[in-house]
Amino acid sequence: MEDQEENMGGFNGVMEPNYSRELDVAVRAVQMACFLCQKVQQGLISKSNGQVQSKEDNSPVTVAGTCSLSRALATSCDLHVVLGTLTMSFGITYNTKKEKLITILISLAEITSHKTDWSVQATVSWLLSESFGSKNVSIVAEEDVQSLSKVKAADLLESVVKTVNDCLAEAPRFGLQGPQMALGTSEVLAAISRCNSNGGPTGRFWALDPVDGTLGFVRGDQYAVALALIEDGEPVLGVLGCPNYPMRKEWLSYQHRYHRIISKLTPPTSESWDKGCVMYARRGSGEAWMQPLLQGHKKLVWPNSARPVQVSAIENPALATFCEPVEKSNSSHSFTAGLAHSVGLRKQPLRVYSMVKYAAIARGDAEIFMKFAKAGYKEKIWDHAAGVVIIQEAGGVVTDAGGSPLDFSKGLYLEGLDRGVIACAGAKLHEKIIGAVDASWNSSSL
Ligand SMILES: Nc1ncnc2c1ncn2[C@@H]1O[C@H](COP(=O)(O)OS(=O)(=O)O)[C@@H](OP(=O)(O)O)[C@H]1O
Ligand SMILES: [Mg+2]
Repeated sequence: MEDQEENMGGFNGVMEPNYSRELDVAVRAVQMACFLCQKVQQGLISKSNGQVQSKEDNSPVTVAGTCSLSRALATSCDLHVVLGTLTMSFGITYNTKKEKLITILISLAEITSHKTDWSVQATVSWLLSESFGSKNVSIVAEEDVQSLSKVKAADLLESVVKTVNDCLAEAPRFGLQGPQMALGTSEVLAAISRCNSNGGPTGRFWALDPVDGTLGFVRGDQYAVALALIEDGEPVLGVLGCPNYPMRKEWLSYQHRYHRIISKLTPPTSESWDKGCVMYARRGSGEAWMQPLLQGHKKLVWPNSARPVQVSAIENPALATFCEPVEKSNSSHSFTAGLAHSVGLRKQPLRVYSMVKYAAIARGDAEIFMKFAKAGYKEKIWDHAAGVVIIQEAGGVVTDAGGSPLDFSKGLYLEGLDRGVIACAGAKLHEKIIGAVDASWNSSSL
């Protein structure tokens, strides 16, 4: 631990001074974003959230209703519980058509996650602008301000402004300066609208995924806050906040309901650092780090007990674990099952929401990550940039399925990506997977 204190998590003193301030601010901002997400998620899951919002239109969708429904979704997959919540919150009866219920469920989950997306985006954008000057900050991010302005729900915008202000009020605890007065609606919208960069091959911009793994977030499962600094088309800093990342790796592979039951029986304490971390790395440093999320009312003292992370040394496919998206609509499970069989992977795939998969490889909790989206889907840069730097600096390899590096210089998308994304702990496993993709691609339906 002494070494860490001396080199400040690997980026001060003996290390190159490049990007040290950017990294420091980015890690603190992601810590704050995780704090914000946790607050919202606690609101979704807690028994008594008192957020009652007035309705200005006739829409039955209120933030309070959204919360109680998401709570029901998060705590129970039992349709009767969900239906009961719908009945109480929205006056929807058991006779309501299944299709209509599904549409309502989807739109409620979307509203909840969008609220968090916008709140995180505003918070991170505001913090970066305060630290580096708004003229120097250019951000590529998932949500655009038009969609928030378009939403005909003033209470949602009001709720975003409140969430942002509640979070920014805690900035001094995270070692950052908060606003002197609470931000108004226009300032929050301005912060969100600063995230309008289109990326590209030159200059410097940040890539932010405010809540990656939307479904994981609304279900109380894995999700991530991802922030990367990209310079001249190359990610140079990666920061990944993983609020629900369990320090006991076996819990990653358990179903989320099991995890929740166990954590209720033995609640994780702040001291034991059982859950939640921020991982970070600077390109070319050869080091990747992980620090716990700030807990309770503590103050963040850098490097906040950071410890280095490294990829696994496992090279034998029979002992390796591969991870992939939970949803087969996001990546073909049948294709990866074929690859796994042909290279001799024996373990069950670890299906985890979000960029937590990148974190799992960097931390040595899994050896391979594969994603093969349907033809025509274009991978977005914010879904990968932070994870790529962290895995590479932790000793791993990330390429497309043709073995080429991911290209972050072409705008919002990983243009030219060959078939899919493959991240591995080491070169030997990587070669095997690439070879297997080549051998089976033509006979696949992808
Ligand atoms: N059709 C399709 N195919 C492939 N990828 C898609 C697709 N649609 C969306 N996305 C993007 O995938 C992000 C979620 O990826 P995950 O690996 O977390 O998938 S999963 O939720 O575990 O299934 C997800 O990120 P978030 O939107 O932040 O959750 C999307 O950017
Ligand atoms: Mg995403």
